[in-house]
This record gives sequence, C-alpha cells and structure tokens, in this order.
Amino acid sequence: MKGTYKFNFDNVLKDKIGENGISIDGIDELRDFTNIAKANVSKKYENGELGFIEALDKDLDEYEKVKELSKEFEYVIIIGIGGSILGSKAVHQGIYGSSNTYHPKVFYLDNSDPEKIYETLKAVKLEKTLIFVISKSGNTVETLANYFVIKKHMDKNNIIPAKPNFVAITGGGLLQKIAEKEGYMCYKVPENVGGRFSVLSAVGLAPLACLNVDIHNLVKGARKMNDICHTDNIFRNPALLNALIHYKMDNRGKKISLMMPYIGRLHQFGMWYRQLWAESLGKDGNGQTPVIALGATDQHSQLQLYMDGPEDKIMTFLKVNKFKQDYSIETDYDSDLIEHKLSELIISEQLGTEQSITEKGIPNVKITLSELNEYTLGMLMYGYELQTAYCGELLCINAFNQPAVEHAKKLSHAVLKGSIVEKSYNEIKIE
Ligand SMILES: O=P(O)(O)OC[C@H]1O[C@](O)(CO)[C@@H](O)[C@@H]1O
Repeated sequence: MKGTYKFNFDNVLKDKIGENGISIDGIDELRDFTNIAKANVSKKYENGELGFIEALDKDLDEYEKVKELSKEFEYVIIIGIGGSILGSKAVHQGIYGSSNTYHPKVFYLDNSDPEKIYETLKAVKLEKTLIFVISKSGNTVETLANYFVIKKHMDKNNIIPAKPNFVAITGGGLLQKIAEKEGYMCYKVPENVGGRFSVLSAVGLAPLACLNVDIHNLVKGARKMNDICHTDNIFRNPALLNALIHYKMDNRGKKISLMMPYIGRLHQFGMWYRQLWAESLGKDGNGQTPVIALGATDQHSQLQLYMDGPEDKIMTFLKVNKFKQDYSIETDYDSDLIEHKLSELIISEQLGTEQSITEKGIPNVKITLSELNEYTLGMLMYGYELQTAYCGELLCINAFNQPAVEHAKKLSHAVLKGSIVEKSYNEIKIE
C-alpha cells in the first residue's frame, strides 16, 4: 500500500499573512527550545512512559485470534467512550466512510443514551453480534452501563450465540473482573498508554482487525511518520513544526484550533483529534479549543464567522488528491460546472476557502494526502499523537493525564445516589 503525506505551512508565514505571521528565521531561532521539547518526549519514551510510541514495535499477530472469531459474526458492537472508541470510529470511517454497508456492520455505544441502545438492538441480531467492551480504567460508568443492559437483554431473552461473543479490552477495574469471571477473550491496555493515545494499541487494533481494516498498513504508516520525526531539523519534522506553529499562534491569541477536512471520511478523525488536543493540552489555563468543520459543507454555515468574526483561530485544512469514487457533472443547462468532476469542485472549494482565509490574514496550515488509506491515515494520526506530546512539552504541562474530569464524575455519582438534587430558581417554563 502506498501514499504520500504533505505538510504545508506557507500560510502561517509573514510574507503570506502579514504581521499575524511568523518567520522562517523566527522558527529557526527556536531550534533549541523545540529540540528540548523533542528530547523530553524521547526521555519519557526511554523511561517507558509513552506506550503510544512503544505500540509501534508490538507484534500484531495477537489480533489474529479475535479476527478469526469475528468471522462467525455478522455485526460488531463497540462499547466504549472517549479514547476507548474515538480511534476505532475515526479509522473505520476513514477507510469505509459512514455508509455501514460493508460486512460486518458496526455499531457504536458511546453514550448513556437509552434510545441509542434501543436503535442498536433493533438493527442487529445479538446472536450474530461480536461485542467489544473497551475501557482502560475498567470503571467508566457509561461503558459498564451499556454492557450491563446488553448482557441482561441477552440473558433475559435467552440469546445464546454459537461462540462467546464478548471481547473485553481493559487495563483493570470492574471490567477486568467481569472478563475473568465470564471467561471473555481479553486484551490488555498497557498502563502507559493514555486513552486518547490508544488507537494503535489493542483498543483500536483489536476491533479494527475485525472490521476488515488493514492494521498492518495502519501501523506501517505510523512507523513511517515516527521515522521521519526522528530528525532534529524542525523543517523536516512535521509533528514538531506543527506543534511549534500552534504553540506560537496560541500565544498570539489564536485560542481556537479549527480542523477542516475536505473529505467526509475524515470527519470522525476530527472528533478523535478534538479529544486528543483538548484533553491533552487543556490544563493550568492553557489549551486551544479544537473545533471541527467539514469542507465544503461548512463553508455554508461557519465561514462567515471564520472570515469576519473574532481573529482567534488557526485553521488546519485536510485534503486528499484522489477520491475512491468520482462523478462528472453533466447537464443541458448553462453552468460553469459542466466539464468538471465533483472531485475538482471540492478541491477548488478547498483552495478558494484557503485563499480567502489567507487574504484575511488568518493563519492556516494544510495536510495533503495523495489518497486516504490505512497507510496515510496511520501517518496522519500518529503525527498528531506526536505533535500533541511535543506541544505538551512546549507548554510545560503533562499532556498525558486528565485530572479535571474526575470532579464531574464524582458529582454525577452523587446525583445518581440522590445526595445531590437539581434545584432551579430562575427559569422560564412554557406548558
Ligand atoms: O477508557 P476508559 O477508562 O473507559 O476512559 C474513557 C475516557 O474517559 C476519560 O478518562 C475522561 O473521563 C478519557 O481520558 C478516556 O479516553
């Protein structure tokens, strides 16, 4: 499998966007600063703290057994939340799109929304469904609740698959205990792999191997990006350079990191990036807010704000040169569209939007993939994992924990137990 990845940063430089821009010399002058950040990431890796990098050297043969098991089933349900499911969603959509017309059909239970379980149970035959229950902590309530409801439904309706149909992927906690007691096939999430960095661990690779994703080429692309990013030459290291660009733009008030793919198959990638960037860097008052927009669609809903609203954004365009399918635009009516293909239209819209954003002085970078396949997607995703680790070092924060989320979990538990009740004082009620 082949494919190219190109990172273009013309439109963050002064000669393109004026005083909002940075200079090549300015980047070069920060060489020591960025190489300390890069060295810190290497040191963390050597100390065994960065499982997402160690994942590149793991043997993928361990996924053959679950892939073999999956051949017995027609459907796959993935139960998880946050980093335990966003990576699989991003890669599966990246390769197969959103149609779910491929075999096996996949369904995601990634919220405690009872209607979503109802719709999923209507769509599958549970006796023909392989169910992944994924939680690094093993204690995430949404994931456990979804598992308990599905399991109870099967027991109550005496639904017995021909083969054991639950696979647990966890680092411990209650899910580990359940898997051991129930005798589920189980994959371990290593302690040093953070949830949002876990797509190339069993969290992503075990379900993806069952969804006909070429996990070997996905990891091969990640390894390629890792090899490229060994260099200390920031102008040859896209992850380090993009980390510095976002760091500098953040310091200049660009508090929103806007990701705008011009292909539908990268929309879920954007949702994966949203957790990675927000949960890693949103600490001690730091952090850009990641916003995902889809091109060309959101030119018709968001572009007015991007062009004429607050100058608080750095944009990232994602484009592909080749689509899996294409159509000529043919009509008897008089239109500029005649003689063109849809791919030419969407590519022209990306460039037109990029030009108008640049003329407005809004900093923007662009990643171009020759085509979107497992190899180029592996490069893209791993590149962002590395970029996030680098940016955490530039910001002098810990990019690998998420302490601030724990308080809301405690309060939710208290509400569930009735020790906190909702009180409304100022409200407008319409009957
Ligand atoms: O994989 P787990 O432990 O179920 O956690 C799911 C998600 O919840 C978080 O811990 C935040 O609450 C994320 O960091 C993580 O990806």
